[in-house]
Amino acid sequence: MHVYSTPLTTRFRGLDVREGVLVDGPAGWAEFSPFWEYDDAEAAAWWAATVEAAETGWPDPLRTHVPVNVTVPATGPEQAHAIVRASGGCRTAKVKVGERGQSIGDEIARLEAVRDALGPTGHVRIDANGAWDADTAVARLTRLDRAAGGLEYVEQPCPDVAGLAAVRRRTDVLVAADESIRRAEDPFAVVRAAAADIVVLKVQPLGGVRACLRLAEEVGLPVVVSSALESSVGLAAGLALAAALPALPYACGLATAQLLVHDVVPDPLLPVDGMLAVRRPAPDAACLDRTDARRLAPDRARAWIERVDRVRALSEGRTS
Ligand SMILES: O=C(O)CCC(=O)c1ccccc1C(=O)O
Ligand SMILES: [Mg+2]
Repeated sequence: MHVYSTPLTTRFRGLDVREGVLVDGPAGWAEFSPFWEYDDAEAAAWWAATVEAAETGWPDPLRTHVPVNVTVPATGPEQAHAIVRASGGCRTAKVKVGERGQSIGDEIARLEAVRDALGPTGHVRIDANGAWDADTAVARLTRLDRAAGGLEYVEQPCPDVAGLAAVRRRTDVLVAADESIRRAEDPFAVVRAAAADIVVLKVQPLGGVRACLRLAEEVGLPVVVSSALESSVGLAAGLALAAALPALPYACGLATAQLLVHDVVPDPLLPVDGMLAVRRPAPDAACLDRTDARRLAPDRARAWIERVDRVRALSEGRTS
């Protein structure tokens, strides 16, 4: 078991460092990296994804390449422009909005910069991570849609399913559900309430590639596969899901290796011409050493190992 730690190139969702655990099993390397706001019971789904990757592997791919979006954190406009230009040819950008302490003026400037960098034929989507109530969302979307030169969709404008449904009724912008799927007791509440046009699926919080394929089939809405800001070992599971879905009408949010200063593999999953080639890179000794949390932050490494022990015990029905 290896605990990795790497700085992020840009602060993202309040994080400056990404950490997680890598395990090597008969089917290949696997990642376990639940954010710390997930308790042990929630992290059990993340562990199921780890076990699948290490022990079983994934269904055969239906495609060799997956289109991806560049992910633009809540930065200033110059940096947003540079991130899109350095994205490896991504034709779709996902821009974070609703960041605490920022104004709609900051968001408009960021979206105008992203549109400028992409040109008129690119797609711009935004992710509010549930920051708004429905009235705020509807008012903001009019202005942000204009600043972006048209929004492809808005991801999780409100925290709750009722809010998503209201936004969907009251605007022409398509609505994607993320947290309302991945942190919900019942992901089908979104479908029953007609609260989304699109669902975002993340492999680790939803319990693995096969679990996501079943969910996609049952939900019956277009799917965007997105990362949980994993290393390239974890991203490979998302890529396997995107490659195995019967339909893939939108670019996926799997280009986040760009946000890591160090990756755990020598050949990270980075886009070329806006696409990730479907493959499963493996760590080497130099990359593992460079990211070794036991050396960089021994107390953090210990915390992760204890977390794995607890979550594994919970998953196997033991008490740790
Ligand atoms: O979808 C993307 O472009 C990148 C992934 C991403 O945004 C993300 C990464 C980690 C945790 C949450 C989220 C999110 O979609 O809200
Ligand atoms: Mg999201």
